[in-house]
Amino acid sequence: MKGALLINLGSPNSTSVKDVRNYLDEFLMDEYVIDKPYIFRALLVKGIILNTRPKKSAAAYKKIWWDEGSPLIVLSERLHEKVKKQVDIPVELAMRYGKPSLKSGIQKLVDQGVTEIYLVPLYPQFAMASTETILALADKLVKKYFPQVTLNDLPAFYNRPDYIEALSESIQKSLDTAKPEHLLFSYHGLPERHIRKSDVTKSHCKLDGSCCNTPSPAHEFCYRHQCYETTKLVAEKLNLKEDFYSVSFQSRLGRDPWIKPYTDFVIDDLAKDGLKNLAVVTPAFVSDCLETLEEIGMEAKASFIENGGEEFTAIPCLNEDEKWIKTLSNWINTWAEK
Ligand SMILES: C=CC1=C(C)c2cc3[nH]c(cc4nc(cc5[nH]c(cc1n2)c(C)c5CCC(=O)O)C(CCC(=O)O)=C4C)c(C)c3C=C
Ligand SMILES: [Fe+2]
Ligand SMILES: [Fe+2]
Repeated sequence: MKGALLINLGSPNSTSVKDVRNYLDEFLMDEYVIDKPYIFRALLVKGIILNTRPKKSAAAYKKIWWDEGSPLIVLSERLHEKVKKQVDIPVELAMRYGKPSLKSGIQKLVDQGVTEIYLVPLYPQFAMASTETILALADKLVKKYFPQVTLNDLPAFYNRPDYIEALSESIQKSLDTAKPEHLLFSYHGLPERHIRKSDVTKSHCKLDGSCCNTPSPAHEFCYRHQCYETTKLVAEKLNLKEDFYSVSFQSRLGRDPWIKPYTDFVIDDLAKDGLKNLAVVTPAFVSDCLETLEEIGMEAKASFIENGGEEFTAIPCLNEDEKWIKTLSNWINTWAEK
């Protein structure tokens, strides 16, 4: 029997510094996230980052936490409940870090008699630190605990017409209300090194501004290309003028160079250049989370206003959008019918 597993990133169990430390420990010790040899990673994460970051992150989580729990988890649960109703096979939800774990998600499917699992990473664009780590862990768990199970996965859906339509329509709703002078597409950032590592041609990605527009087999796994492609397709769908929108990358960590331009710099520059009304959309996430609600909705907004901006709209993620739920359910049903 077939079954599907929706998988998102995960959140700490609570906003306590201890829980946030445990979560960051699991997250940042993942070799697909901080891709350094174990000794360096342990020194960096356990010796440096975990000394200061948990306190800072816990304070940030406190600002966005809901009565029901982490927004990312609650929104993923709501998505799961709604998808379940439109799908003809068992569907479960799991997180890559924290709870519910990937192992418990697979176990729940197996308990219902499932032997063929469709992994559905809830990330529109492929990245080693998001999609690949899910596929690698699922593979490891299946080999070790569920040898009777076979795995399939939904590839990155950054350019699928039905996804682009759902995303565009949800953005248009916010544009109609906010009437911004500029729309910024802010994607989660990555260390530049990750882009080079995921380049299957080993020579295409130059991070020079042109490679992502030049057709290449590298683009199947190029996060940067896929972010620009999502943006281009939404812009085409909504007939956005070229100077009305731009792209940037947020959420840097550490001192290594990350892909540019950086969202915080771009937003401050837009305000300093006299822009008064800005909208920001975050299409690397399908559910609102710390990075959208706090980093964009609170921090970036405050910085925009401090630098002379007046109106700032953080456009919600797709969350429980009806068209998005239908789209996701259709993908699962299509796979189930094969
Ligand atoms: C080296 C560090 C990180 C990489 C690489 C990275 C890639 C990456 N992350 C997401 C999605 C999310 N990240 C979130 C939080 C978050 N991300 C990092 C670090 C890296 N992410 C940290 C340390 C944190 C925790 C909070 C903090 O201290 O800033 C979240 C939000 C989780 C939540 O609970 O709400 C998401 C979602 C993607 C898609 C990605 C690669 C493209
Ligand atoms: Fe992240
Ligand atoms: Fe590229």
